[in-house]
Amino acid sequence: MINQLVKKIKETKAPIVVGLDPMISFIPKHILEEAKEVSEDPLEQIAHGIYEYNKGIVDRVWDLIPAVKPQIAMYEQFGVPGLVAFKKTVDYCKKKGLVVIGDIKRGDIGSTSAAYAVGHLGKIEWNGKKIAPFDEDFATVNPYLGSDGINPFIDICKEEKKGIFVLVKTSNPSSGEFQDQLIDGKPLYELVGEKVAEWGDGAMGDDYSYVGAVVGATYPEMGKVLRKIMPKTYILVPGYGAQGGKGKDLVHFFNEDGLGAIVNSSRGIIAAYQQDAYKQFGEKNYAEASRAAVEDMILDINQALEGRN
Ligand SMILES: O=C(O)c1cc(=O)[nH]c(=O)n1[C@@H]1O[C@H](COP(=O)(O)O)[C@@H](O)[C@H]1O
Repeated sequence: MINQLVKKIKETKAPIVVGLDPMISFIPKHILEEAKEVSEDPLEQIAHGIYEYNKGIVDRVWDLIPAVKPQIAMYEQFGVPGLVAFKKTVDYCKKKGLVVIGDIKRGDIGSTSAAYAVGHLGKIEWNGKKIAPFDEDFATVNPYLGSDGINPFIDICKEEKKGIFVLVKTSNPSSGEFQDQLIDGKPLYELVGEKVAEWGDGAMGDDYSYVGAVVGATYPEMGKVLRKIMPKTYILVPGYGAQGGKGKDLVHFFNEDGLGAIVNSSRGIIAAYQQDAYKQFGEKNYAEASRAAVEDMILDINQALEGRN
């Protein structure tokens, strides 16, 4: 799947991911009104609204982008109907030819990690049939439990040709509390980066590894260091837009050939119509506003990459 992701990034010339992190306050009123007709159950209504809202955006941006990243918490909070909307979103995006990064941030003791890996990236066997339960292409993984929490994911990635992005340096304000702690003079995020490179050596695609890393756009200097520590690792870079990251901050996350990183924006794209820059589209045309925001983001990042040469 890493090979497919790289191919799609080259085809679209868009090293970006649209984060599908729906919130009720983002869903236009006309969609929520329609959703009231489908069921008596409030959770079913919300889940229906989420899926229709996502579908509207995906229909207007799929041709511009290589990948999407649905964040499971935004669906899970609405219970089982929410998870159904997550799965329907995954399937719809795959049908549109998009690479799907399941932002699930899992990681546990080995046997439990294996169950997460099977559920999201692998297949179960039942009555002689193999069934892929959630079937994302990539998953985000938390490395706090060490190698035995990660290895079951890597095993499934090799079997299924899928991938993971391991949290290395996260974008949030408190990420330094643990991740920047020095151990024998080295920050923890560098040690995790070294480990990600080592895990990846055993699971290589053509040019990049099945084992990617997450490094926040909000820490560009650390991104520069980590790029060097993990040369064969694709870096997922969240924190663009709503968290303050801009194209010019991100050039060092990329390799010289313009590959090696993929930048996520969620709220900045899917709720573009609520922002001053795109308000003129209006609520009904929310998906057009998202398309304009995607075009602007691609331009911003590509101009920054061209500018560094
Ligand atoms: O793994 C992630 O995607 C992630 C890691 C990180 O360090 N920071 C981070 O913001 N994220 C996710 O990236 C998305 C960012 O959303 P926006 O700030 O709306 O663009 C959310 O889904 C976060 O859960």
